[in-house]
Amino acid sequence: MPGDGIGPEITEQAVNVLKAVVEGSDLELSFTDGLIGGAAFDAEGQPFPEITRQQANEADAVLLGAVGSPQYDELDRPLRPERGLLAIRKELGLFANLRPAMLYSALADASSLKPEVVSGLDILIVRELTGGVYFGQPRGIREVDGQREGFNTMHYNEGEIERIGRVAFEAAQKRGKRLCSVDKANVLETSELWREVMNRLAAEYPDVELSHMYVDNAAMQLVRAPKQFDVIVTENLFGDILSDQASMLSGSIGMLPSASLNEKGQGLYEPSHGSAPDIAGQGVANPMATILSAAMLLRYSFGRGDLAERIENACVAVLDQGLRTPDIMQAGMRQVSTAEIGEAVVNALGN
Ligand SMILES: NC(=O)c1ccc[n+]([C@@H]2O[C@H](COP(=O)([O-])OP(=O)(O)OC[C@H]3O[C@@H](n4cnc5c(N)ncnc54)[C@H](O)[C@@H]3O)[C@@H](O)[C@H]2O)c1
Ligand SMILES: CC(C)[C@H](C(=O)O)[C@@H](O)C(=O)O
Ligand SMILES: [Mg+2]
Repeated sequence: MPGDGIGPEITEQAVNVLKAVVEGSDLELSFTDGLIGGAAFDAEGQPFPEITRQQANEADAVLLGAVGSPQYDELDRPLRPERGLLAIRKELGLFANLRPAMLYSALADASSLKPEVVSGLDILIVRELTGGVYFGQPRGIREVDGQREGFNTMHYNEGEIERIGRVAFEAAQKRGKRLCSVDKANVLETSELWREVMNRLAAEYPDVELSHMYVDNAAMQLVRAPKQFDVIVTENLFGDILSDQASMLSGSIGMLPSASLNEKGQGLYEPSHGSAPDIAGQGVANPMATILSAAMLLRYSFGRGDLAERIENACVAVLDQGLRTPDIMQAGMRQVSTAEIGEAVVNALGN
């Protein structure tokens, strides 16, 4: 589902890479194109039409570009592209959003932070994706005392917290065994419960060291000393903000992939960034985040870590060759287009 803005440009490259890595392997994938976001609104009058809902439910995995464009910003909220994205996440029950922020050594100087602060960075943000203030009812704009007032509601029940907590503890077990739960327990009841449930779960994962941090401090620590983190688990809105912040540690938001998983093993894979209307159609968008999302698709939806690694290694090789889109351009490197990065990754797969 390419979506809007740079979506079609970057998904085209990721699909080419997927097809190339699958070709010659024992995995067979069949592809279907789907409409979502503004593209779906234009064609069907809805950002998440019924046909797309069916396609999503039938698929093992969805690869998505991005949604949104200023031309849709004046539509009624239920018709906006972003609602299409929220709807597919909710429809498939994709509660676990994994956003790994890695700094590839070739990009050590591309980060806006000093190389010694970020070199070797490898953190995983586990963001709760189907709850919190994004979905809470009641919500709306109403009139109170002669003024309009906007209101949203944040809820989390124990079950929602526990299932995302388990995903995070299990991820930490497979990595550096350190989990930092980020909340605002000094102010919010949802966070108070969140912290309580995380502490309760910790007893079941004695090999994982659990810590807690307030979200404002976490935002500061991510910039001050990001390597102190291994896995971060947090609620929907905090995770949205912290993952964009973490993306800059890896050089560019164009480098940060994501996987959104449900309890049945279905997944949606998309870059963490948006549709970048400011650069859409120019062939300059960085497709790496989407290509790396395709690698996550092979790992999580098809159990093919071997093929995922081939894509990841090919991305590293392309960076080592000095090829760069403008967002990660540095002196002495060669600036190339979105499509040239995609082609270079295909060539580096070593089929
Ligand atoms: N998952 C999604 O589909 C998603 C995520 C975030 C924002 N959005 C939507 O995207 C639209 C634009 O939002 P925004 O501008 O706040 O965020 P954005 O992530 O689209 O862009 C922010 C900045 O990062 C740059 N950028 C993003 N991806 C890039 C890439 N691959 N290569 C190079 N540069 C890249 C953009 O050019 C822009 O300057 C809005 O409609 C928003 O709702 C969608
Ligand atoms: C477009 C928007 C609904 C979305 C979110 O807030 O989840 C985006 O920012 C993201 O990070 O995937
Ligand atoms: Mg976001």
